Amino acid sequence: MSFCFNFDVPTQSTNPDDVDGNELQNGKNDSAAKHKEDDAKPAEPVKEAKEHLPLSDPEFLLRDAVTETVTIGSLPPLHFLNETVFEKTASEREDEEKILCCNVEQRSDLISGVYEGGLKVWECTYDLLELIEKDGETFGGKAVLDLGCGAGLLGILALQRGARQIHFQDYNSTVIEQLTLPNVLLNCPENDEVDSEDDKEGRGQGKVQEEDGCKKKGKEKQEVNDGDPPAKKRAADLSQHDLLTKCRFFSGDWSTFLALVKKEEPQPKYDIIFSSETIYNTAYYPALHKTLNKLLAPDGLVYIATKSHYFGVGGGLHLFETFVEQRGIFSLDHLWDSEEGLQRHVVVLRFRKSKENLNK
Ligand SMILES: C[S@@+](CC[C@H](N)C(=O)[O-])C[C@H]1O[C@@H](n2cnc3c(N)ncnc32)[C@H](O)[C@@H]1O
Repeated sequence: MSFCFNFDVPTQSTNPDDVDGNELQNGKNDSAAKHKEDDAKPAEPVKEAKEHLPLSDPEFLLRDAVTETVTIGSLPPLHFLNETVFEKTASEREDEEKILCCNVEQRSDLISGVYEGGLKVWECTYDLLELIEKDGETFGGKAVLDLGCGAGLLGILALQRGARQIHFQDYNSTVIEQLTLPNVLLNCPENDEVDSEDDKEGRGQGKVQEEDGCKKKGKEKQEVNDGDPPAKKRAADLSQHDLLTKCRFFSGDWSTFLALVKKEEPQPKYDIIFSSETIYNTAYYPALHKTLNKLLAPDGLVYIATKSHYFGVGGGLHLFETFVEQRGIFSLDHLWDSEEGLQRHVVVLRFRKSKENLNK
């Protein structure tokens, strides 16, 4: 696969719509003002965005579920569907995009513009979870976006930790409906659940393995459903769950997702945007950057977990950093860099402060 990558430096815009609301509010950032993000048109037709409402048939979605649980340090255990569940039931599931049909070995990790990889949990998600655990990010009262969410573990953690609202976005509608939504359900305790039978039997007890004084993530796999009536009842109850009212689910390309939410009044602004393993394709950087720019709250933070380089696709942290720097809108700081193996990183983006603001 090869992708044309072009750091176009757009010409000065006189149209205020080309400049982010935060810049106008904070005083103009000279470098940022030179960039016309609205002119960054994607090369191919883009997938329309749509919102997905929970949930037509939660009972079915959790049928034959094989779940895994990941527990990292003091974080609450996070449950998610194992990919194999789709092998058993692909033909019965709604999948207009036809991305479920192959088994895990046959399925490509990415088919650009068709399937963007959301059906499995990518390893940088775990890096970011570990960083959140270490740094003690608090979510209380915050608006959170899990951008390119896939299984949605980062958004689910924010939900469990008291975020005010959590929006999940994935390119593929099948991912949202068949994976993200069921995963959110799996992590909603029953409204009246204190110490349920499920938890006593271990469904909610992720392991913390201590090795050489370091906390390591523990993973469990467990069949939770398979025609088990209590689990079906549980799924049906969960569709009404209080926590779900804090969540919204979107599919589609970043550019159309942005257009969709920009129509809302008030337009959402997020205190925290998570994005794990989403900067592998340089052709998507303009839409991604613009989405971050338009949707991040003025003092918000974007956490990006990524590999240094994505072989076969071409993107990676260095190219993204260069792109971000050239735009001049965000500062980018490294929070964590792996020391071994394929290099992985967690970085944070925040709006650059204008000179006027710094002098205040
Ligand atoms: C490799 S997957 C990572 C999934 C998940 N964040 C993880 O770490 O497990 C990349 C995700 O980025 C999103 N994505 C990639 N390109 C996109 C685009 N052009 N528009 C919208 N979403 C995109 C897809 O939703 C996809 O699930």
